Amino acid sequence: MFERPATGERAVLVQLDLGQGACEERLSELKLLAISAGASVEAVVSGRRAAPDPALFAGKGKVEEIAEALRVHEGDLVIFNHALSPAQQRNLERALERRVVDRTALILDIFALRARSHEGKLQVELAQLSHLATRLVRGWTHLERQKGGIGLRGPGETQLETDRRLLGNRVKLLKTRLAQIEKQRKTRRRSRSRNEVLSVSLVGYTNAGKSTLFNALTKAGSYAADQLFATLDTTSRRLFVGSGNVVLSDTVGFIRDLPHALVAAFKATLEETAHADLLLHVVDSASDDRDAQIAAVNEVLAEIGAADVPQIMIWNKIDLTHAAAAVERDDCDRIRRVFLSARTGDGLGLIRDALAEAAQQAVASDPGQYTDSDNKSPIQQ
Ligand SMILES: Nc1nc2c(ncn2[C@@H]2O[C@H](COP(=O)(O)OP(=O)(O)OP(=O)(O)O)[C@@H](O)[C@H]2O)c(=O)[nH]1
Ligand SMILES: [Mg+2]
Repeated sequence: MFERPATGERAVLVQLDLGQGACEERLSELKLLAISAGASVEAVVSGRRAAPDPALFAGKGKVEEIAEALRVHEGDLVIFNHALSPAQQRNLERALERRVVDRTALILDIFALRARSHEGKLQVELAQLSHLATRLVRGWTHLERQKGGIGLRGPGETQLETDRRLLGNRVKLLKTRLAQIEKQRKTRRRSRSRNEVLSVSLVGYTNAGKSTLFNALTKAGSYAADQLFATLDTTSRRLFVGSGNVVLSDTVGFIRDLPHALVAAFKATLEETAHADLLLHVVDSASDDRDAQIAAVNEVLAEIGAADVPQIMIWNKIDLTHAAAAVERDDCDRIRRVFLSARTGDGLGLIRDALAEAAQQAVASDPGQYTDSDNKSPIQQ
């Protein structure tokens, strides 16, 4: 349904500075996204504009520059680091005579490549169809009008109506299946006893090192890689810390401007995060984009109703910044931040201690809470 760049497709990347700043970081993120989707990055076209052009997003001169880059580098497709309207995408494809992929489609594509579990695949398909639905409605109406000549008029359904109906049916089916899975999950959740178990979710920007930390702590083989969205499906493991007992979950990474269709489709997975007792917010402390990434993660957390779940910041990758492994506490002596390196293992003892302390405090503050098995996160596979 969605075209997926085959490995090695030659891509020309386009990013315009619309006054959001952090250009370099956005550009290196775009490159990593393109590579994660399997494209080979041949050229980058950047520029500056006060506002997007309604018809082509970029200005005429810039579009010519893109065309020239396509010619020189024998590019197959153009990837925009922006959300394009259906009309802009169509106009650009016409002008450039190449496929044009926008940021939303690119992220959806990577998710489609990575989805492994049955639920993950259904969620990605739902997100892609929702994205496509907007393109069907607005994208095809003018074609339909053009098409309506002799022999094309009649009582039958137009192609657009048929496509919309098929799409609607599929979306309905996907939603029903996902709802069934969610119901089974809730039943599993109820049937499991979780006495004195603290549920802890690793959250953070994509590529921050969540899976590496998860593996270091649990010795589980969660897929960690220098790719964006390496992890899509939540994995959980039980972890014994001190006298406490913790269920640690590795989750999908966040990114700025996460497509809404994806947030909606992954709602059930993301809501698991909102159910956690404690979030370990993993940060790539060596990234120049660190502060913007933290803000983007907090934004998504707010969107899924997890803004009030207690957080410990994990300042990861200290091997690159040469900071010392350490624990930082606030005025009430609560742990706010742990400096560590998931890769070298420096500071891992500190996070284990922090988890033990959190498990201890949780039990001490509400001894009855953890015998109620209804409201806690499940252990998923
Ligand atoms: N230098 C250094 N690299 C690290 C550290 N932790 C993780 N990495 C690297 O960072 C990259 C991303 O790591 P992952 O653990 O896959 O990151 P993630 O947050 O799970 O990423 P997604 O699942 O894509 O959201 C990998 O290349 C890791 O080897 C660290 O402490 N130091
Ligand atoms: Mg991961």
